[in-house]
Amino acid sequence: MSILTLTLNPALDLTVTLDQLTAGSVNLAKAGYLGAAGKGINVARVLSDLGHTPTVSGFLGLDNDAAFRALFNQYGIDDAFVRLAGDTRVNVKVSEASGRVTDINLPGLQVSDTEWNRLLARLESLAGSFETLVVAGSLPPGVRPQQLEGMIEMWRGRGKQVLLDASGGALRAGIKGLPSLIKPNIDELADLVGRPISEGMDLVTCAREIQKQGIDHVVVSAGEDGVHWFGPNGYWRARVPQVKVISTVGAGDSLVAGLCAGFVEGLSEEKALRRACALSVMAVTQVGVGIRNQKELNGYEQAIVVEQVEA
Ligand SMILES: Nc1ncnc2c1ncn2[C@@H]1O[C@H](COP(=O)(O)OP(=O)(O)OP(=O)(O)O)[C@@H](O)[C@H]1O
Ligand SMILES: O=P(O)(O)OC[C@@]1(O)O[C@H](CO)[C@@H](O)[C@@H]1O
Repeated sequence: MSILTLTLNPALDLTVTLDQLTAGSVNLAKAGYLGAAGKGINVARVLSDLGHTPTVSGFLGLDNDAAFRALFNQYGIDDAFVRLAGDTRVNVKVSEASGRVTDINLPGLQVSDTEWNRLLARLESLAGSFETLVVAGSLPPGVRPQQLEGMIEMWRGRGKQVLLDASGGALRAGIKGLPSLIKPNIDELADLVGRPISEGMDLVTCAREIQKQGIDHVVVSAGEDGVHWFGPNGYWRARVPQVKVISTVGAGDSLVAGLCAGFVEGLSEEKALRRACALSVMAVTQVGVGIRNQKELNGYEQAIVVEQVEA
């Protein structure tokens, strides 16, 4: 059974590398890369590198979809995107030598209720061929958080696994649909519980608070501090090695892809988390996502320390 990733608001990422960004002045970049991206598309790309054949859906602008089509062809990804008139947004990622990244994300194409219904019909026609749905990223203008909630609720009602990686209103509404897994970072978790979070016990309390609302897996990503996974069988903590950071963009998506593949392949939490973390570590050492070198990925896997903190 296949995996479907849903990117309601994809983007062409324009990644610009420079030594140091000075706001308010002319900055000379060292290089620029423009690539088809967006959270669910990044997830699908990593899944494809792991040997899966995902389908991708959501909304894409008809006028600049060539880079997306090329990427889907290259990775053997099935394209089930609904096309909208106009251009998919361009998001700018400024990556400094220190590893700091500044994101400038545009709002995205306006989606009407008619177009939303077209998407629902498209997904309906695919429903029999996927068991797992990854919903990732922001909502474009015109899509209401309650629509996302309703969609997740419907897929859960049909017995599908739903993994949700979103933030703000989309995450708050999305969790009401009771996805199987959410992957907030620490700021997103703090936003969900409505208070700031310090490491340690507070993080555990907050994650458990969300889990009690009916979410089986709450996976909290903590940047260079690794990952905390609260699941029905316990709490796992992964620590990641220090690496030279090129761009952190897509690190969270790579983690989600690894977790999703782990579920579908029936891996233990320990194995799934180790590989998912290795994928995310590899992501920060490059522009974009994916398995650049299998040997290097194996090296990261070995360097990751996973412990079960609670049973
Ligand atoms: N500096 C780093 N060094 C090593 N690993 C990192 C670093 N930053 C992130 N990672 C890995 O990537 C995972 C996801 O990163 P993070 O917690 O920043 O997610 P995120 O906020 O969703 O990221 P993004 O939205 O940029 O994709 C981390 O849990 C960790 O495994
Ligand atoms: O606006 P969203 O959907 O929250 O985030 C979009 C985005 O920042 O997420 C990906 C990295 O995770 C990028 O490829 C893309 O530009």
